Amino acid sequence: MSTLQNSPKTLFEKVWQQHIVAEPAGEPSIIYIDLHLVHEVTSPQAFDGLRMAGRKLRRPDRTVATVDHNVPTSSIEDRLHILDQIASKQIEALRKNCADFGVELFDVQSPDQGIVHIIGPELGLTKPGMTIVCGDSHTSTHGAFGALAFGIGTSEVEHVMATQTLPQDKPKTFRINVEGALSPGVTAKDIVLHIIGEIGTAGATGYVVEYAGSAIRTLSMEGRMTVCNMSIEAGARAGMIAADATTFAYLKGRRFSPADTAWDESVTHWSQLVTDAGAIFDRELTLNAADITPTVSWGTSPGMVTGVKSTVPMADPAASEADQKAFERALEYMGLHSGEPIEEIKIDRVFLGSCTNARIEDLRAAASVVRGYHVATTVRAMVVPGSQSVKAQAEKEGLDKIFTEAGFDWREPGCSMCLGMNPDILAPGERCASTSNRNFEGRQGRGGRTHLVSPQMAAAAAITGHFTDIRAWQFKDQIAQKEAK
Ligand SMILES: CC(C)[C@H](C(=O)O)[C@@H](O)C(=O)O
Ligand code: SF4
Repeated sequence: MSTLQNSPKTLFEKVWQQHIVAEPAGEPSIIYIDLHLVHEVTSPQAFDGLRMAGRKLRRPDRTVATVDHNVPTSSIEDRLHILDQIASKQIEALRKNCADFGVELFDVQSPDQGIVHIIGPELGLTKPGMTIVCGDSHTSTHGAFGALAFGIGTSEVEHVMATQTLPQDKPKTFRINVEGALSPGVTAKDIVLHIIGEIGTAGATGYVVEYAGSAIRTLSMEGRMTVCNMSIEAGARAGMIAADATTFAYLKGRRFSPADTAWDESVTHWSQLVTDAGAIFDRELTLNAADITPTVSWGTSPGMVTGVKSTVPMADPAASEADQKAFERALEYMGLHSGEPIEEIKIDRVFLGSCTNARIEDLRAAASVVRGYHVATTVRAMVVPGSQSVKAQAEKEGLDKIFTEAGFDWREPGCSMCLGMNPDILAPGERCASTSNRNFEGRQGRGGRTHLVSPQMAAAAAITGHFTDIRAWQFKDQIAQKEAK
């Protein structure tokens, strides 16, 4: 027993062990849940279930709700009078449920409203070492803080509401090391798109992924959240990054962060939540940061990606018949053909938003590309800040002006065009450079064509009207000067 206790452990194992309530033989472990995040789409039946069973919500103080998926982003007026019947019903239900069960709700008029995975971290609700769940697959975002965070289904939402626990089979562990320095213009989004391109959309199924290595350590919290956010697109149960000085600096002083002596105690505890030297993972992979270039998805799954300087790929004759069919189908749906240079693909729309890339740093990066330019006449572009707080900060910095002067639409926070659940959708056949995380058929509206890119790449595409290598864009003034001589 003592050798087992002293043996080196992974970050995941430490957090898992600290949350085991019970380990019934032959059954999933019962895990304690520290924080339950709630949004309007996956909570109504769960609250109804509690009501029908005559049960209370066990820990309203560990439950927080917001509205994000369904809310229009056009104007405050539109958000207060939602025309869509389903959206309006779900939001009304959430209001009533939160009032009845004593849950704090960040509603459309709250200065803290926003996409659930953006507001958790920015309020300091998300903390290292926690277990965090939400009826939403991109809950993996919170793993950027060294938390064990994963999406759950509606029946599990009800279970957590009633008991503050969850039965869970212990996942396997997978460490992905990204080593070396990223080239200028290459971002966290490119890292994660590249990883999914390498391992495939089922490459991490059954695993909790820990991202490590020098390229990950140098990422900001925003960048780490982008990486962890898309873990689910590789099939992972969760993504995690050990907390460090960057994490502590981000959390210090946030509304729900510990203060005073509790802060110091927390940092001492959090600092221990790292993978011990010699700990063994079920799987390990090391990638070289220098191999990653600005990445663009060309198909209908987040694994169908390539570098911006590349071309739409050829069918792989060695692939299975099913894979070849899926490949052909993706090309047909996307209206592309093999060999087409990525930089020649023209776009109609640009969406800068979502829980992947709508944090302040994303908006700053995009604004720095856009400043002084105008959106191409053939393109409609929009910026949807991830939260009210991101929006307010961006406005304080004048980023909204940079975007609107360039011809972008500046919107109210929400999931928006990340998914077709609100009025922000593509028309059939429209092609969009999007900073979101999913490019499935119809994801942004029926017949819509989604290309996943970083905020910088989306911004450059908005200006030129086609995918453009951001690495060249960064030096555009120098190139122009040389040409003028
Ligand atoms: C609506 C919700 C259940 C869904 C999810 O779980 O991820 C959504 O957020 C998405 O991104 O597709
Ligand atoms: S922004 Fe998109 S991915 Fe994120 S929670 Fe909303 S719909 Fe899901």
